[in-house]
Amino acid sequence: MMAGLASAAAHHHTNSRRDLLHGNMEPQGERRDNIAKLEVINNGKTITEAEYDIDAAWQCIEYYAGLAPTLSGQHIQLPGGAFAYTRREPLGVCAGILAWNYPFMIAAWKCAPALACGNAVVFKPSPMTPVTGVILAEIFHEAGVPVGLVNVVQGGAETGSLLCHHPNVAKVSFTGSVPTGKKVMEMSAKTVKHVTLELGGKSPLLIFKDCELENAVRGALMANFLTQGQVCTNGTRVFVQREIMPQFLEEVVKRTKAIVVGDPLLTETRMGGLISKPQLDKVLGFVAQAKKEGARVLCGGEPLTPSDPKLKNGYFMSPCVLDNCRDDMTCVKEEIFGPVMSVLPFDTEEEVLQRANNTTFGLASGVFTRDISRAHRVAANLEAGTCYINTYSISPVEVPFGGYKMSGFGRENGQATVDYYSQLKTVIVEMGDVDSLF
Ligand SMILES: NC(=O)C1=CN([C@@H]2O[C@H](COP(=O)(O)OP(=O)(O)OC[C@H]3O[C@@H](n4cnc5c(N)ncnc54)[C@H](O)[C@@H]3O)[C@@H](O)[C@H]2O)C=CC1
Repeated sequence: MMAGLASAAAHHHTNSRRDLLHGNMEPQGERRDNIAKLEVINNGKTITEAEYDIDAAWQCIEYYAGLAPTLSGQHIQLPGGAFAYTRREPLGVCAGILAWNYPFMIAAWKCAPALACGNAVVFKPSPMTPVTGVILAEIFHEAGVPVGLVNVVQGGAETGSLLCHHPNVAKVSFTGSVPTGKKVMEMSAKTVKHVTLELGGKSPLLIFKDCELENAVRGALMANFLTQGQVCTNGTRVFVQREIMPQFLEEVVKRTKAIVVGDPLLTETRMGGLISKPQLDKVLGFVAQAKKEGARVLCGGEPLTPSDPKLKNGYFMSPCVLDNCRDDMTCVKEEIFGPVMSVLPFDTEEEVLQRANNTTFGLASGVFTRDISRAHRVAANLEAGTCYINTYSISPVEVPFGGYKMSGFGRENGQATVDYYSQLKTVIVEMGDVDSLF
C-alpha cells in the first residue's frame, strides 16, 4: 500500500496540489454545523469551541493551498559560469499520529502542509476520538484528492507503532504526551524518519502589577479552561505579582465559578465533559494531591453531575483555581490536562523569569503588562516556542506553532512548516570543462 501512496505523491504536482486543496474545502452552513456537532460527541468540548475548530481546520487548508504555488528553490551563482539551484521536493508518505483534544483541527494541521508540499498522508486519530478525522478524509475525497493520497487508519498504540516502524513512511508528525513522543522518536530512529513532535506543556503566564487586570483575568481563564483544560499550550502556572494578588484572585474566582458546565451541545454552555473516566479521575487525583501538599482550593475541583438526567454518566468536573501554590508542588510541575489553574505569587521580573523557565517543558508562555519594554524583554527571555503578550490561547494558521525543550520540535502552521514537510535537492551545473585532478 505504501509504495502506491509514494507514487501518488510523486504525481501530485504543485498546481494540482493548489487546485485540489482549493477544491471547495470550506464546509459551510449545515455541513459545518454537523461536523461541529459530531466533534462535540467525539470529544465532549462545547459546540462553540467545536465550531471554532472546524473553521480553523478549513482556514489551515486554504492557507496551505495558497502557499503551495509559492514553494520554490534558490539559484546560486558559482565561479566560472557554473551555478546551482535547489528544488523543494516532497518527503514521500507522511504519517500523522493524533491526540484526542482537537481531533478535526489537528487532522487538518497534519494533512494540509503535507499535501501542499506534495506528500501523501496516512493519519491515525486517537482511539478516543475516531470519528471526525474520517470526515475530513471524505471531504478531501469529495474535493478531488486522488485515491491513496489521504488515508486514515484507526487504532491505538500498536497501529501507531506500526506507522513509526514502516520502512516506506518518510516522516511521522506526532501530537500527544511526552512519554509517547519519546517512543515515537525512538521507533522512528530505526529507519531514520523525519519527526515532528508536538508534546505537552506546563506553560507559565506572568501577570505584572502594571497590567490591565480585566484583560489579564480574561487571559488567565482562556489559558486554563478551553476544552475542559485539555489543551497542550495551557498557561497553568499563573504567576501574579504580589501587590495585585488579592484583586486578581477575587476576579478570577468569581468568573471561574460563573462558568456554565453542562450539555456541550447547548450554545450557552462554556465547559463540557472530560475525555474519559480515567482522565477525570487523574485530574481529580491531581487536585487531591495539591491539597495534601498544601494548596488551597479557592473554587471547583469536584466531580459534577449536571441536573439534566441524560448527562448523569458524563465526566464533568467544576473548574478549579488553586492558591497557596509553590514551585515544588506536583500540580505546578506536572501537566494536569484538566481544568485546574495553579496561582503563584512573585515579586520581581528577574525572579519570575527564572521560576517560569525552571521546567523541562517549553511549549507556550504569556505575559500581561502595559510596559512595552518589559513585554518584549520577557518574551525574549522565556524559554518557549510561543509567547503571548497581553493575550493567550490563540493559534492563527499564519503563525508557526511548536515547542522548545521537551515540548517537542518541528513546527506546525505558518510558512516555517514547509521546511518540515519537504526536503531540498541541490542541483550543481558546470557550463565549461570538468576541472579534473586526474
Ligand atoms: N499535551 C498534549 O497535547 C496531550 C497530552 N496528553 C496527555 O497524555 C495523557 C495520556 O493520553 P493519551 O491519549 O494516552 O496520549 P498519548 O500521547 O499516549 O497518545 C497520543 C497518540 O499516540 C498514540 N499512541 C499511543 N501509544 C503509542 C505508541 N507506543 N506508539 C505510537 N503511537 C502511540 C495514541 O493512540 C494517540 O493517537 C493524557 O492524560 C494527557 O495528560 C494527551 C494528549 C495530548
